[in-house]
Amino acid sequence: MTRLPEPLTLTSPHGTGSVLSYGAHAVSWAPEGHEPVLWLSSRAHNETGRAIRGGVPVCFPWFGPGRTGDMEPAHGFARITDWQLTEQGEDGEGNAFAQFTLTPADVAAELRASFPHEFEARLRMSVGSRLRLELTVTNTGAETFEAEEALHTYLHVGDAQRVTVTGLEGAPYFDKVSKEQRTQSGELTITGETDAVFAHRGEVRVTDPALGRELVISKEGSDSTVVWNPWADEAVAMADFADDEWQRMLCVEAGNVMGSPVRLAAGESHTIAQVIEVRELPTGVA
Ligand SMILES: O=P(O)(O)OC[C@H]1O[C@@H](O)[C@H](O)[C@@H](O)[C@@H]1O
Repeated sequence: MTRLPEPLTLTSPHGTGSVLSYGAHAVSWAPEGHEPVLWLSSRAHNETGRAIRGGVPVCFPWFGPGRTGDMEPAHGFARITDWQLTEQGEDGEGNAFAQFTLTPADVAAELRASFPHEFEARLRMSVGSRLRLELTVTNTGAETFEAEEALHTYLHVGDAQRVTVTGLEGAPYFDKVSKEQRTQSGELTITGETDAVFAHRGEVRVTDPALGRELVISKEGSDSTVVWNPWADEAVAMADFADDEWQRMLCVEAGNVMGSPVRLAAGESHTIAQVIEVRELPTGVA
């Protein structure tokens, strides 16, 4: 294992972020004048071969243990593989961006064996007053394949027990904690270990009175929204989480996972994107 290098900094007049070629992993982002929007564990691993706890891991070509339930490494090999930096610059609208590419040639042979398909994955991170993350997967082989994918965004919140998540009302979801299929009734609050995969296409808002702001999370090309907070016991059990840090994070992930993988015929591409904006809450809401 080797220590990870410093991330690449993306600076625009409206916001600043950073990203590692390892995993094409967005590590930080904050719009000008705001607190960090992405959460990074104080105990995050910082070496090759291990996943980084925080920022935005890219899960691909499977999610969690995959649809067979026994795939390793968890969440696929993309987040523990070095991607190629293929483009970097300013987009003409005041945003700084970086683009990374992953092909099977970049992936260790023992990890590739579980996904023996030809593909190209491209991750573009664009930083300004908004954060845009875009993952495009192309089938560069001759046979159709299915893959799961997710932008596993860790949001920094002031107090997870006081946030409300709106936009998921009425959505069917698989509760990974109770292993039951349910339907979301009303807004979502975090009152215990939360690990839910929603069949959901729209926008989600995370209202965070402790930080006096709302995070507006929109997405494209995504049929699944995953919400995760490990709560106290699970966080204590994880070496890369400080015991009380679960109170200041919430994952809201844009994906195509479980029953909704991406299916690509030879030559086809698919793009999934997640966009985050920060809005101040009117004073008095906290
Ligand atoms: O510890 P990992 O592999 O980064 O995964 C963290 C969590 O990621 C979430 O997306 C999953 O739904 C959870 O089940 C999982 O625990």
